[in-house]
Amino acid sequence: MFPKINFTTTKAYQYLVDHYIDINQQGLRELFAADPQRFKKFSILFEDILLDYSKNRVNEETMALLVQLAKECHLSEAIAAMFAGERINVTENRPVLHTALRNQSDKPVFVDGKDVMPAVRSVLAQIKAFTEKILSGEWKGYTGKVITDVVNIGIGGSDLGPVMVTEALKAYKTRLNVHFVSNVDGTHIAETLKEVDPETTLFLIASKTFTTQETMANAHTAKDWFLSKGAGQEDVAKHFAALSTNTEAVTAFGIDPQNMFVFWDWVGGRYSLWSAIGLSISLAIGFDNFEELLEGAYEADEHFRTSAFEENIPVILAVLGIWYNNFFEAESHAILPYDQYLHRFAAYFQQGDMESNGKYIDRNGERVDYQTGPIIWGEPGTNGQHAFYQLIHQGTKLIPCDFIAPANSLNPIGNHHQLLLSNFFAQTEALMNGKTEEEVVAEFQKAGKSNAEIEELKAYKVFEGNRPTNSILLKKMTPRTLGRLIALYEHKIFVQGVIWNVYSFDQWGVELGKQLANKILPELSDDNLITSHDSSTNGLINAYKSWRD
Ligand SMILES: O=P(O)(O)OC[C@H]1O[C@H](O)[C@H](O)[C@@H](O)[C@@H]1O
Repeated sequence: MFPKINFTTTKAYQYLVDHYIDINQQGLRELFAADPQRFKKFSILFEDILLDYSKNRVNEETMALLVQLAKECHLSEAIAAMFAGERINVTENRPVLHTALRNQSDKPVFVDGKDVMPAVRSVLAQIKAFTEKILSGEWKGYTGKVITDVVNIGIGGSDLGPVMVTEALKAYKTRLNVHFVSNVDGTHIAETLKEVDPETTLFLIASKTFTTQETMANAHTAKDWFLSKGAGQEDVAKHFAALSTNTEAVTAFGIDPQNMFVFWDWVGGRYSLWSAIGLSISLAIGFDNFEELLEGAYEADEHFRTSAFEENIPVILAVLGIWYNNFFEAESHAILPYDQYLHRFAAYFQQGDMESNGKYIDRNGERVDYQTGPIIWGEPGTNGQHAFYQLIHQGTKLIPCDFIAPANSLNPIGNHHQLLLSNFFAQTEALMNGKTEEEVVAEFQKAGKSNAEIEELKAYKVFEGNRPTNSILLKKMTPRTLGRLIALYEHKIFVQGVIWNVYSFDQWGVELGKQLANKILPELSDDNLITSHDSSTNGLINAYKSWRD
């Protein structure tokens, strides 16, 4: 196991504390003016993905110190430990091997001395065969009709990944209509069931544990609905499949073990789209495209595992995040894809990042005395520009942003893509350069404004600039490129977790709410007055009881 280091005690951190004072006085405009090589120095090309991080508040010394910080935190050993299947998820006593799910090499991956690759390949073969049967129409529903619709029932990691990927790759859609139901709010399943026909619908019950309350409630509702439409118990096998690690619970639910696609406890929920949880993806875009997604991710794994830190996209993204989070005291990080297909990308990495690194206990079991994971948020450009960019440009908070865009559109209509990309380029330029008072005054004068008007308004029109951004330019949104992009972000989270010295692969913080909900549930079954909680919770429950129909 790699050593547990408090990164604030490293030499690099101490240097960075002083260096920050220096950098904090420098503007990006000046840094660019002083060095025409900045783009060349601070950009990395990996296959068809270009990361330009030159619009960050760094110079060569900053980057060298940040890389040193990663080294002092034993990042190389941590990477080796993860890929080798060591039990780095200590609080759950599990290895972390989503990389094995996309391993394209012939190298074995051992867990407890046993190579997991044959099992990984066998589930992939099962996914392939099943996808082909459904798509070809060989698989028939209980009245002999071909399947037209797939409903994936899952939540969290069993929903967000497949939703994000199927949306991102909608251009590669098969003939199947894939729906996703996650929320326990009955509205979600009710509205979805209105759109589908029991004779032609396949339900995928996606749950690693097969105990998640929301998913089980929705799965039972779907089965009851199916049976209420004239189908019999024996027909369930033609319309329900399970994606899970829990064979017992799947069988107890009444799903044919033949229709079960397994994965393993060394696949974290939020890292599971590459596993059997990806069945909905395979059905939505075809198995070949799913395979390309895996291949792209494998290429990113190799980039991460073998590149020097200076040339390593996940490492660079991670240390820049730490620079803002721990030195500039930035609280959040925005992900802004200029690609409508990526409209769930930020939502996906909200779970990926915040569930992984939103932790205040370190690997020694001590409370940290520094900031850990940031708040992740974002919406696609250009929509965000007309909503919240005001605050990014002129607010009092520093918000580092990732701008992501494809160079080629999959829907080249008129000049839409150039309109889109002109905004993509303009925004990072504007955030970096800002607009000085002299520029504002000159603009006003050119427009013939009076001195009095200029005096009154100029302060509002000034942009401080100096706001950091990464730009990630992709050649085109293909399954392979998306696989690369997702895996790069996954590894960024890993690197940050290593430096913050937290366990990135558990999620104990989601349990308390679940426990309390289970305690409250029976209290809602009658109209008795509730007095067992604090006055707020009692008051809310009693108000609900008095209002309900
Ligand atoms: O796949 P499941 O076992 O149903 O879990 C679904 C989700 O619920 C949990 O509460 C966790 O916070 C998530 O990490 C997980 O992805």
